[in-house]
Parts: sequence; structure tokens; C-alpha cells
Amino acid sequence: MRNILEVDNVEIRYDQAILAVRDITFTVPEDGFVSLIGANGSGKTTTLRAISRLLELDRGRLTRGAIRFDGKDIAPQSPHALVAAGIGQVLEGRRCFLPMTVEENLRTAAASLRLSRAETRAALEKAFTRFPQLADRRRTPAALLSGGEQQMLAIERALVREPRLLLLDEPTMGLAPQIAETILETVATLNRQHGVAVLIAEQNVALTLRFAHDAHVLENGAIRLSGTAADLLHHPEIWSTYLGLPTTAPAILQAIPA
Ligand SMILES: Nc1ncnc2c1ncn2[C@@H]1O[C@H](COP(=O)(O)OP(=O)(O)OP(=O)(O)O)[C@@H](O)[C@H]1O
Repeated sequence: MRNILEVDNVEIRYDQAILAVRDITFTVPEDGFVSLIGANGSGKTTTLRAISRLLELDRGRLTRGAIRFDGKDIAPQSPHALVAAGIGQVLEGRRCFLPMTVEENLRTAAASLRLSRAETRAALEKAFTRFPQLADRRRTPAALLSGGEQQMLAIERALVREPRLLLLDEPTMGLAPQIAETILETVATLNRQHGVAVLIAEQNVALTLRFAHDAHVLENGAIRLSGTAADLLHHPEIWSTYLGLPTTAPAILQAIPA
């Protein structure tokens, strides 16, 4: 399968000095679901923001290496052009317009992308089919939604343009386990049934490894471990560092095929 995203030996600095990430190399296949795992400050957000070219807003800069989306270097492209080319991003912190209703939030996203009326109607319908909870609350201001519903709305705002690659920055942060699972299940369905490639940054390692195909563990701005999600689920370092488990295989993981 062709790679929709290639991150090639990337180094990123902030303020021309602070080295945030280095030697980052990985790919996302066109039908891939790839997870970046790591503690606070390990470099997940920096990597995602580099891909959508939002780094400059934080005075960050790619100082080495290259990022290619769909075979093309992203460096000369604007964030807007990358959205038009097929990158959808759900930033950290569930960005939606709080005073606006669910429907208004989706319509605003559609309008900013200059979708036609028919396209907007279709996008709304798809959003409400994927997350029926949002359909029930379509006239509710986003401020009155639960954290999980706000995350669903933030994801749907990114999907309005039908991206080919969806970037998600810690979508399950602070959510109840059942809601976190619903969110990742929906993302996995999008990937499986609609062929949307996914790159997700997550601290919820156990959950993300259940859904991702491949994962990379970031530590202090560098990739420490890479592998299939199944391999990493069986890696003692993952159990001890990220799952808080002893380094002998817990029974629950024995059931998962290697
Ligand atoms: N705007 C910035 N200016 C300077 N340094 C920054 C900036 N943003 C991030 N960093 C530094 O870059 C490194 C990577 O941070 P980053 O936010 O990418 O990690 P993260 O894994 O996404 O963590 P979190 O889960 O907290 O978002 C950290 O050392 C952080 O302090």
C-alpha cells in the first residue's frame, strides 16, 4: 500500500534553539491507522503540528528532514492548501465554537471550506449518522455539550471536507472510558470502511493499541520503540512504562494474539 504520509528524519526546534524532536522517521500508509504514544512533552503535538504546517504559529521550525503528504513536500504549502489537499486535523483541546449550536459549528466548518449547499447537507447527514448523539443535540450550543460530545463535534468539523488523512491530538483526554472507546471505535470505522488514513497522538496507550495498526513510542523528542500495535502490546517496556503493569504478561494480554 502506498504511503500517504512520509515523515523523514525530521528535527524541529522552537525559537531557533529549543530542540523539541529529532530523528523522527515514520510513514502512514493510505489505509493506515498509526499511533504516536508518549508522555507529556515527548513531542507528539510538535510532530502533528509540523505535518499540518501549524508549527510557525508557535515559533517552531523544521530544521532538518522533510515531510511529504501524498508524495509532495509540505514545506512550500500553506496550512489551508494542505486542508484542501486532504489533511484534516483535530487539535488538542476539542476546538469548537462554544456559543454556536452543533449544527452551526458544522455549517461554519463547511462554509470556511466553501462547500456547496448540497455538500454541506451531505456532510451534516454523515456527521449525524456517525455520532447519533450529535443529531439529538443539533440545536444545543457546544458549550452545553459533554466533553465527549464536544470531541465528537471537533472530529466532525475536521471530517466535513472528507480528508484522506486525519490527524488527532489526544482525542480521548479527560473522557470517561466508555466515551473514549466510542470515539476511537468511530475513528477506526472511518479508517476501515471509508479508507481514511489516521495518525493519532495518545497517552491512553492501552486503548490506542487496541485500534491502531502500528505505533511509535516517543521519548524526549525521539522515537524509542516502533512496531505493530500487537507487537507493542506484548512489549514488557510498554507494560511497565505506559500501562503501569508488571513486566510479566498480564492475563488480559495473553488473550491477544502476537
Ligand atoms: N511553543 C513552544 N515553545 C517552546 N518549546 C515548546 C513549545 N511547544 C512545545 N515545546 C517543547 O517541545 C517538546 C515537545 O512538546 P510537545 O508538546 O510536542 O509534546 P507532547 O508529547 O505533545 O506533550 P503534551 O501531551 O503535553 O502535548 C517539549 O520539550 C516542550 O516543552
